[in-house]
Amino acid sequence: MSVKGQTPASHSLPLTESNSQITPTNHTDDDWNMEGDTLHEECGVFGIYKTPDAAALTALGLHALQHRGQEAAGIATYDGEHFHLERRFGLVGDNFSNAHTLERLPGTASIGHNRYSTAGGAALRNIQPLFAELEGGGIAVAHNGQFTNAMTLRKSLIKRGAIFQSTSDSEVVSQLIAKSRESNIVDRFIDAIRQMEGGYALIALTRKKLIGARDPIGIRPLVLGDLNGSPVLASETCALDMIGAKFVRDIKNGEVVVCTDEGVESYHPFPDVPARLDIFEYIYFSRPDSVFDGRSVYDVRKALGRELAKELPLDVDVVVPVPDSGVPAALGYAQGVGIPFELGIVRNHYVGRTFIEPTQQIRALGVRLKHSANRSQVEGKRIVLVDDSLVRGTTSSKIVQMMRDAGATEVHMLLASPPITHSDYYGIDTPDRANLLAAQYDLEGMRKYIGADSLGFISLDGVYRACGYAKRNNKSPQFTDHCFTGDYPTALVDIEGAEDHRAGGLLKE
Ligand SMILES: O=P(O)(O)OC[C@H]1O[C@H](OP(=O)(O)OP(=O)(O)O)[C@H](O)[C@@H]1O
Ligand SMILES: NC(=O)CC[C@H](N)C(=O)O
Ligand SMILES: [Mg+2]
Repeated sequence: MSVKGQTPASHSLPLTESNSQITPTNHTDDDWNMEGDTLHEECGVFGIYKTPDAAALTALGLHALQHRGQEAAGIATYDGEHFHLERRFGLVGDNFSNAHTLERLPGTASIGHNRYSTAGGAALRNIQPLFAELEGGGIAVAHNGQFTNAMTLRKSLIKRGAIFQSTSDSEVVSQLIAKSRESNIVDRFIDAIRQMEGGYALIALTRKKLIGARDPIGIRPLVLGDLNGSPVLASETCALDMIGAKFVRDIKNGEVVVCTDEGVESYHPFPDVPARLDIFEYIYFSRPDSVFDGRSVYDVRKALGRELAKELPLDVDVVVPVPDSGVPAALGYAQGVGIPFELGIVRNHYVGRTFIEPTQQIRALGVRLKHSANRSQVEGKRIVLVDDSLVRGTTSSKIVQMMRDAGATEVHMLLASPPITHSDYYGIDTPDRANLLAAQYDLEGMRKYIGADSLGFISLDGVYRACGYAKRNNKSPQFTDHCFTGDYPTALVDIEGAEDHRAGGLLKE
């Protein structure tokens, strides 16, 4: 068994990182991010089993999941004899839309990945899918999420002679599968994920199987679809819609599904505990047309706006959304308070994510490159800006000033999520706690920082109400909401030794 079609660039991997540990990706050091270090995407995964044009369908699925990670993308296929692997920096459309690349990915089974690195850096060798040759044949693995004990396991595997090809936390899975003493690939896979802590949606491709798995409490999402009898796995339902596949069901928390020529089998290797999807999938990350657990992301976002309207109705002239992700909440708010909704900010969609080595002068332009005031809608008016979340306060402070410069007489700011006081360790790239505005200031301090006339956040129970619950069940929360509460649902093994996160202390990162 061999892997064909490694990208030419992969022969010159930058072998500059430490091989002994996985460091959290520091995007502000590697590349300057124009939008500031806000919340960032968190990877998308896609897989399809036994269909013509598997790679092209995977490219389309990844294109639909592009919002989950724009740093890099990759596709692995199996053609009955060989695995093929193409991995590239950049967008799916720029790299996987041409016939030449797709011809290098023959086969009827395929998996793919959109990456926004959270661990191990933005190096070429960390782009997924990751491929490994095992005793029983090759395996390609794609991972959305982050393992909170990857560094600990990696160190012990290296001590025992394992040779890692990447510095990604995700590689630990294939290393553990390789080391497992179980006899078949499914048992080996299950043996491996039983040793992992953290959040994950995993998709793996072997010679005869497409395997999907969700972490024990379902922090990261994964759905099952069907395209003319071929099973499809994807991070979000929007990827199924993209290729015309039927939605079958959400993969359950802690479930492993195995797609073979015989059909789809389901395994439940973990204790049966209630699911806790990351509430941020609804608030910000997922595409509004996606649906999880029967709830449309768009509907939840609008409901968040309506809850906000009940909790904090303001007497203003216009409700202005902060595009893109703040739009549905602003619409819900406007409908809730009965005040006109106007697009007082226009977003430029052609702004690249990052600039390489920008000058300080360009850096200072910041958000203005992305957002512009629509003066005719704000001049002489009392406005309320509605956004989904406030992280560092970069976006809010610039937009508040932009609205004043455009002639708004009052500028209020409302957020459709509670203050973010804690970092994420499950696949979302959040700034260090020291850079989270709400971890540094109280409400009045934050208001002053962003320069608004007033500032308000939806309550935590308001978020749960928007999702159809009476309130948060504090004994068994319906979602993981650790960014707002510090209630991390798994052990944070790699950062033990830092202050206890459950006490809400400042973590050393
Ligand atoms: O407080 P900050 O650090 O500025 O971060 C908060 C902003 O970041 C996100 O938007 P982003 O611009 O990343 O993406 P979007 O265009 O999808 O809303 C979020 O929707 C807020 O607008
Ligand atoms: N954002 C993610 O889900 C990233 C997956 C994995 N931790 C990586 O850094 O590649
Ligand atoms: Mg935004």
